[in-house]
Amino acid sequence: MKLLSAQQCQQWDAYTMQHEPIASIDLMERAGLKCTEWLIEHKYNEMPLLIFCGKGNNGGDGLVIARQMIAAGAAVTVYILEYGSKGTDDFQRNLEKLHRLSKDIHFIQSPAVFPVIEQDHLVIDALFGTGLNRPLHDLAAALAEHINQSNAKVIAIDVPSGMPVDNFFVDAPVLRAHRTLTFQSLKYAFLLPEYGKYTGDITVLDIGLMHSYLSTIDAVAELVEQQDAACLLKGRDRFSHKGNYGHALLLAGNKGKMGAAILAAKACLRSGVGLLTTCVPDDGLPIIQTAVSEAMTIVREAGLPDIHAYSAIAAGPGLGLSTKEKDLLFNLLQQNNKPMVLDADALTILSQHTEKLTSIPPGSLFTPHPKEFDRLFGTSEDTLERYRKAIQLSAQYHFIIILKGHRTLVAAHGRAWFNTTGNVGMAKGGSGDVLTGILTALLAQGYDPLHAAILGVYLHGLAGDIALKQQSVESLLPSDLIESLGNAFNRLKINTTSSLGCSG
Ligand SMILES: NC(=O)C1=CN([C@@H]2O[C@H](COP(=O)(O)OP(=O)(O)OC[C@H]3O[C@@H](n4cnc5c(N)ncnc54)[C@H](OP(=O)(O)O)[C@@H]3O)[C@@H](O)[C@H]2O)[C@@H](O)CC1
Ligand SMILES: [K+]
Repeated sequence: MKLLSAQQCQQWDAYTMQHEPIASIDLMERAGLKCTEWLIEHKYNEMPLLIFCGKGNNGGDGLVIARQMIAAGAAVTVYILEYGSKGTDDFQRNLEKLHRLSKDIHFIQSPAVFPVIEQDHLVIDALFGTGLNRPLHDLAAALAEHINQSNAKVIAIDVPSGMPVDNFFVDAPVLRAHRTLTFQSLKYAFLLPEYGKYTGDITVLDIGLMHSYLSTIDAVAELVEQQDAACLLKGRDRFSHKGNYGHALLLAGNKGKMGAAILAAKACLRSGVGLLTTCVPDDGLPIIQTAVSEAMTIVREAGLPDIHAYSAIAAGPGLGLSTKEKDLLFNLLQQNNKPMVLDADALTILSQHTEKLTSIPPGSLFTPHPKEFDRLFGTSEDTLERYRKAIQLSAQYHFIIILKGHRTLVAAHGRAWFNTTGNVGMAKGGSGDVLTGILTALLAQGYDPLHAAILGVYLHGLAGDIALKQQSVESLLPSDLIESLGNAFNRLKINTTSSLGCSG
């Protein structure tokens, strides 16, 4: 699913009006009705409703909801924020309709007339939606703070007011919702950790915007959903043998960090690789040989092996940061021209030698968490800035950046894909090593690097979600993810089509 800019959200409405065709006022009625149906289904018509409206079309939605909820028997009070602009046509027409039905409509010109909000009220936030183009200030900011200080439940319509759809306003007030009823698709801003706490639970309501619009636009980012990942998964020929599934080389592990090598190696083997060789320090050899019987092992003291024998190489998990490992990594970068996976200590070494970034083979996968990313590419003020930087760098350097987080970002060729699987139980040392193993296996099997990145990140999160069914977010271990990889692969083996256009 494409993530749209604020302008594209508005164009989608306009496209639907033109091509369905449907009048603007009727589309607003339909959007309002979807909200009303949801509210009634959840018995909110049994609570006193305070509906706060701006004078744009988001406010128009609020007026439609007010009228429809009154018809459903709810006790509704409407407050309209006066911030100096004239209402949109659809707002004005809906205000006239509501005036015929209710006298409980109040205009807010100053904080002196802010209503008392009781705990048993339901607040509907229809102040600002996708039209927000500057931070809330003055009266609007004060009203948002007033609502935030109440103990009432708040439901935001389309977007919590104060949150720009595709931007980030530093230190600006945002209305905090317990739930957001958003129209047609998730919004980019909902993926930002800074804004996550303001949306509450999110429900996407289908208001009938035409899907054909999406094929006419170029979105800067996409959400990766199950069908997108499923169509990337390759089948296996029953006459195939281990030689068809690649030979991976994993440079990982060091004294006290052999666990990272074990996790990466096991995840690699559980992700379909034909052969795996681990390259570890001499004293790590018995450890990995005992823990991962399917892997072959060579020792680092013997120097870099003939790398051309391998279909994919990964370096980093528990590797160590000494001169020996640095020289090994630089030697590898000098010789290797195939896409590779660079993680953990390999990224830390590179952050101290950024001149080496230009010698990374195109299509290589970088898997930093935000701190590693900042060490490599400089600090960012906020997550949106970091995302933008990752997207821009992926075009500049021709490698793929997998920026790990709640919604892991895959940035490649100046474009972005956000993952939708995974859970907070995966925030534990070792999860990243598992991801490196999965990615390495996919590269070794000949997956296109971007497909390997998107599919690998999705599978990693899906394995975490499956494993969570037997665990809690506290108890989940990275090794549980490895055990669940089989079920994750099986979950994807369904026939489907995808907006990523990668079917087949
Ligand atoms: N038919 C349709 O199109 C449909 C639309 N739908 C609904 O419409 C919503 C978008 O509506 P919208 O474009 O009218 O903008 P909205 O978010 O109501 O803001 C109003 C105006 O406020 C202003 N403003 C901005 N920031 C400000 C600030 N900080 N403080 C003060 N003022 C500020 C700015 O105007 P400006 O002052 O810049 O001239 C802006 O234009 C969308 O989220 C969905 O709910 C659905 O019903 C489906 C059908
Ligand atoms: K809103």
